[in-house]
Amino acid sequence: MTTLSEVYRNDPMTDHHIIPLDFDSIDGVPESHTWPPFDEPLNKIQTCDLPDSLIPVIDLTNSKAMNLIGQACETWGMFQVINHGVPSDLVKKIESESQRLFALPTHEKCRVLRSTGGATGYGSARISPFFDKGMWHEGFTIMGSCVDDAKVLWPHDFQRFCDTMDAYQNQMKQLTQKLLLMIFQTLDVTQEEIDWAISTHDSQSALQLNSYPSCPNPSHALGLAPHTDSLLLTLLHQGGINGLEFFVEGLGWRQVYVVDGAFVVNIGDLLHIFSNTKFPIVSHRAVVNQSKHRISVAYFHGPPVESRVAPSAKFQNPCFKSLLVKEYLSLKSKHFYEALSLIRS
Ligand SMILES: C=C1C[C@]23C[C@H]1CC[C@H]2[C@@]12CCC[C@@](C)(C(=O)O1)[C@H]2[C@@H]3C(=O)O
Ligand SMILES: O=C(O)CCC(=O)C(=O)O
Ligand SMILES: [Fe+2]
Repeated sequence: MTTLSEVYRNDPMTDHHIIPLDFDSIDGVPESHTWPPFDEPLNKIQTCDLPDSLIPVIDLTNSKAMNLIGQACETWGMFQVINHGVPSDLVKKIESESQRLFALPTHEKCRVLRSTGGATGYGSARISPFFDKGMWHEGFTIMGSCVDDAKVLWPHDFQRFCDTMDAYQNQMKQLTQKLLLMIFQTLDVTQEEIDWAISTHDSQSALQLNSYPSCPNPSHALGLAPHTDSLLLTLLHQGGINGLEFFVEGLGWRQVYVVDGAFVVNIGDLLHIFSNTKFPIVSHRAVVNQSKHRISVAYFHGPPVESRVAPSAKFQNPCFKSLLVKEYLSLKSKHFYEALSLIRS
């Protein structure tokens, strides 16, 4: 079985795109990380007409949850879920373990720096090479077990970190399966296609801990530059502090407001392809904050990397060519935003 890490090994990055800013010693935003000023999100100017948050918040215990999810996927490609069954003490634990990791001094975090051909460990986001400016961000990527890195960071006390990451990934996997099943039922696709997306043994996932330290000049810095997530579905815990924004044609950048205990769910490229564009792809970014250090946790789920991705057989006029999942991920690593248009048929 080929793994996600093996796929990313074929598209190495250079060191300067991997090493984050040294947030321990910095006291201003350097030129290399100064972005042109951002437009105020429209929702801060507009006082009427538009609801506070466009993204629906869906209660999973609601009997209409499936339909609401289907609608949200078609309209926004994004929604929030509450009453999802993930224990809140586990969410608290992942917050505190992530804080413990990012609170380590820079030189200690750099002991687990992602290697140039690597996919896991400490470092800047993979999308860094596609932007002229650096991001006000440091990340830690986990694929499966994180025990090797945790042993380097905390030789005598690594278990607590690993147990939390494992338990959280398990919960995310279960919730993703539940959500994908509902989404696929609204699409009315075959059992074989459902198995492709949800099958447990070869499916691939990653956990990304994101840290956005408080920033002296937030209007000229960006936490995470605009991107779409590559796999099928992403579940994000915002960590109680606003920062996630998504782009709406004609409206500009809008905030995804923090809803206590909710996960933000968004469609990734592979589900956009499978839905034959019925589910729009959501470009999103993370902005930073002058007073608070924000930590978010994203879980990405995808099908086996050796399987093929294509629009569901139910669509008469597929708008994408069929290709291997690993081929798509490699196109994305090389061409980023253009990857989807390169496979248009
Ligand atoms: C399984 C994944 C999903 C990855 C790549 C790989 C590991 C890390 C993920 C992220 C996390 C941060 C944003 C993103 C855009 C990035 O730069 O790295 C994500 C990317 C993707 O969705 O493409
Ligand atoms: O931190 C956030 O709000 C966004 C994170 C994100 O988009 C990602 O990890 O892919
Ligand atoms: Fe993302």
